[in-house]
Amino acid sequence: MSAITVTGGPVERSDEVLTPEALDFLAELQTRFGGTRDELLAARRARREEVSKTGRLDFLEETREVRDGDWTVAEAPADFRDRRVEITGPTERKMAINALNSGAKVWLADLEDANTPHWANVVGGQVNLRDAVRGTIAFTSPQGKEYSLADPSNTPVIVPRPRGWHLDEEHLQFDGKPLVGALVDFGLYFFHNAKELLERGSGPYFYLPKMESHREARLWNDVFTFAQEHVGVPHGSIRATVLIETIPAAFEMDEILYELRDHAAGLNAGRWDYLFSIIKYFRDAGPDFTLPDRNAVTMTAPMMKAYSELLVKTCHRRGAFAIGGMAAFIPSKDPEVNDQAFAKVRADKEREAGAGFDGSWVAHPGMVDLCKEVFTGALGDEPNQLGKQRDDVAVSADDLLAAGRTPGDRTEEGLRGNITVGIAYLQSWLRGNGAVGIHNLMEDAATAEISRSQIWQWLHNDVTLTSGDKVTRELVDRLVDEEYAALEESVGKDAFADGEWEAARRLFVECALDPDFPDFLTLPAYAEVLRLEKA
Ligand SMILES: CC(=O)SCCNC(=O)CCNC(=O)[C@H](O)C(C)(C)COP(=O)(O)OP(=O)(O)OC[C@H]1O[C@@H](n2cnc3c(N)ncnc32)[C@H](O)[C@@H]1OP(=O)(O)O
Ligand SMILES: O=CC(=O)O
Ligand SMILES: [Mg+2]
Repeated sequence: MSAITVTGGPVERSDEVLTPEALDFLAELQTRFGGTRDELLAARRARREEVSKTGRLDFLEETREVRDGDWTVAEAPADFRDRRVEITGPTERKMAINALNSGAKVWLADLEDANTPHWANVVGGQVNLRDAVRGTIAFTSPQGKEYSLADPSNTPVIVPRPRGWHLDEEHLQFDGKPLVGALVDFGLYFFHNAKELLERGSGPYFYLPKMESHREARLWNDVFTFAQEHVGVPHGSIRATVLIETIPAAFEMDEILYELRDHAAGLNAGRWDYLFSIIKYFRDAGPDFTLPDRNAVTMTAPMMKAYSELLVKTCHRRGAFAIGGMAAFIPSKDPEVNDQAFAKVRADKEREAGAGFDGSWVAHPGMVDLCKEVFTGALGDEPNQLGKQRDDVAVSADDLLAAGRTPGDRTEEGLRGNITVGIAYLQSWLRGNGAVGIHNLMEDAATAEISRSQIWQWLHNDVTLTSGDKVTRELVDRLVDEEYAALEESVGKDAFADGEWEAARRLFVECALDPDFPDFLTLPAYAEVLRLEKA
């Protein structure tokens, strides 16, 4: 019997992943690393407090030697050198098969931004990943459509993304406390698949989200070192691509790669959480950081250009891959909207390929060929652009913090969009679906965070909209009423009554307006999921 208590309900085939040995491994991870995780979360809060007083972030003096030093990360394994197109998506069974059949080089199997950590998703995702690794995954839809792998010997490299450090897994209790969600997602996948993957000529590869410092990267590195030894696979088998998607992490790209150098595969420009992080970090720093409408902030804004080019420069200097981010446009049945979506994604991928990225993300199988074509044009006969050094790039702290130079307006339309998207996304999240198409854009936890934090920022920084209206609590409350009524109208009364709309609205208003800014939307939303489970 394991020392871990499983409090989650029954999930089909859970016995295959929640084995006593796997649970013992999770208990080991929690015992060794849970305390450091708690300390690092406290350090995040302290640093943000400090920044709110100084309004400033800078490159660290104490790690100058690492930035100036001459070192590289471990060479990429043979199956992981060509990453020109990576499809992202939840680990839901049908979507997993579609991703594996998509023709992409990599599947980012998402247990994070695109996933609600419902117990059924946490365990079901691991079951699906286990089958995906073994090439046996198959599915019959309720409509009777059969899904299986078109060519099990030629599928994308699988790269799961565990939860960020901030979320706990309440359904697994140890010593009277929940386990760290990230350790559960990592631990179960690693325990069941590391050896199998290595025998198949691949390896246990991961994306690591939402880190705020190189000390957090050091914790992951310690976890990896222990896990490899415990399970009996060579040191360095794990390869991690770190999302640079928080503003403090942008100042520690070298340091993060250095901490993980035996295990590092690259960095990814996670633009949506990055924007959220800039708003969150500088939410009370006044007009210099008050951004225009969410949809007006593109990758050509000075601060975004600086961040993405610094990422390419840093990666290639260290022999690590630079992977582009997500253009949120998805295919549409309306031909005109569809053409615009493809044109925008093409422009985004062309910018990335031209900047030297080695590949990029797409949100939908329909976009795989486009991304592949654009990057193939830039790569030529090479599998990547590691040889392309960006010595021409010189990025200062001021460049990274140039939020005030972002062109665009603050409009009522933008405010209404934030409200609609935020409420609609949260109601979907509460029901277990963490990725949705809304108004022809992919919405996930990161994009919803921007919506709610932007309202908070506008409200607390006395923003006046182009309409002449000042953003006040009264204005936001009125627009929430109107947008909520419009959502009910478009969804239909009966379907609306069956959803979690009231809870979504309550949560959204709390996260967007409460003076006490919740660090992550998903923290109160997860508490709501637990409450709904018990209801
Ligand atoms: C900020 C970030 O972190 S970005 C990364 C995290 N976000 C994501 O991964 C989002 C990924 N994308 C998605 O989840 C989806 O594309 C959505 C929810 C946006 C839209 O999905 P849908 O509404 O189902 O789109 P659509 O109806 O066009 O799908 C057509 C088919 O493609 C499949 N599909 C769509 N997107 C994906 C995907 N990313 N992976 C696998 N299959 C997919 C659908 O399942 C559907 O399959 P079917 O024909 O067998 O039923
Ligand atoms: O995870 C990616 C992002 O853009 O956020
Ligand atoms: Mg993200």
